[in-house]
Amino acid sequence: MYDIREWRHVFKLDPNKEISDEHLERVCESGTDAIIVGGTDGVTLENVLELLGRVRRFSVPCVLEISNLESITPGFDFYFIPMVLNSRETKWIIDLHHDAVKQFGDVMNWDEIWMEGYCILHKHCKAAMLTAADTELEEEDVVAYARMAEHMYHLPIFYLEYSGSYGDPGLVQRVKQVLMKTQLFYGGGIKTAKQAKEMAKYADTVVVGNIVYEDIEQALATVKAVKQ
Ligand SMILES: CC(C)=CCC/C(C)=C/CC/C(C)=C/CC/C(C)=C/CC/C(C)=C/CC/C(C)=C/CC/C(C)=C/COP(=O)(O)OP(=O)(O)O
Ligand SMILES: O=P(O)(O)OC[C@@H](O)CO
Ligand SMILES: [Mg+2]
Repeated sequence: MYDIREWRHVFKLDPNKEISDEHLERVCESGTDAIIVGGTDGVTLENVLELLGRVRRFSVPCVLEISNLESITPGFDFYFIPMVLNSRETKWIIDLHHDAVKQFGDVMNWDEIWMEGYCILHKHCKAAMLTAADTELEEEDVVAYARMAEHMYHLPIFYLEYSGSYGDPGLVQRVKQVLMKTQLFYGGGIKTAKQAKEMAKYADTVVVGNIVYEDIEQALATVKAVKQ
């Protein structure tokens, strides 16, 4: 399924983490809509290429979520580019992007590239710490970022990121109410089918990450829960 607007469930695999061939096969054949390859730290060209090669044995769409310039490589179906809307440093909103477009502009296929407006809400996650994200936000702050993503920047994706911690379904519901065109991704702390189903009531697309490495059966159960 190559229309990202139809994706309801995706697995995010971290190139810096080990996964056996058996588990990878089960993840790729689970019925999930796509695999996102991405992580905050330890992402190298070598481990990205290794994971890409292994995922490519299956027909599931495969996305590179870019976290640094060194690990960008051809071969993915799509490239997702995060910009952290609630970062206190322009580096994570525009500067790295400027450097990258300066370097890759001539070879960029814009049809494969999707911008993600991140709002990172879990204070202690690696992505929040790296990007100096302001996580002390009121509901209305988050809603304002969502509106900016859609109406000011025309971003295709607004990503509510609670990486490592289960978020507030009420907030996801509230954000969904103000988005008409921009697709709402929710990711963070989903460990059970029940949680996946709950977030899928409000988010357009649910992202399941770390539980793949902790409890493969629970991870796989999230697919059916979201798609039912
Ligand atoms: C040759 C070729 C194929 C060219 C392709 C052209 C192309 C696609 C060029 C890219 C152009 C471009 C504009 C690139 C952007 C460059 C860049 C480095 C932007 C900054 C991205 C950014 C804000 C990164 C910060 C970290 C972040 C938000 C990462 C996202 C992933 C994430 C949140 C993972 C979760 O990690 P976490 O849970 O914290 O970690 P653990 O699970 O390990 O605890
Ligand atoms: O790893 P978890 O906590 O499931 O989060 C998924 C994803 O949103 C991380 O970027
Ligand atoms: Mg992770």
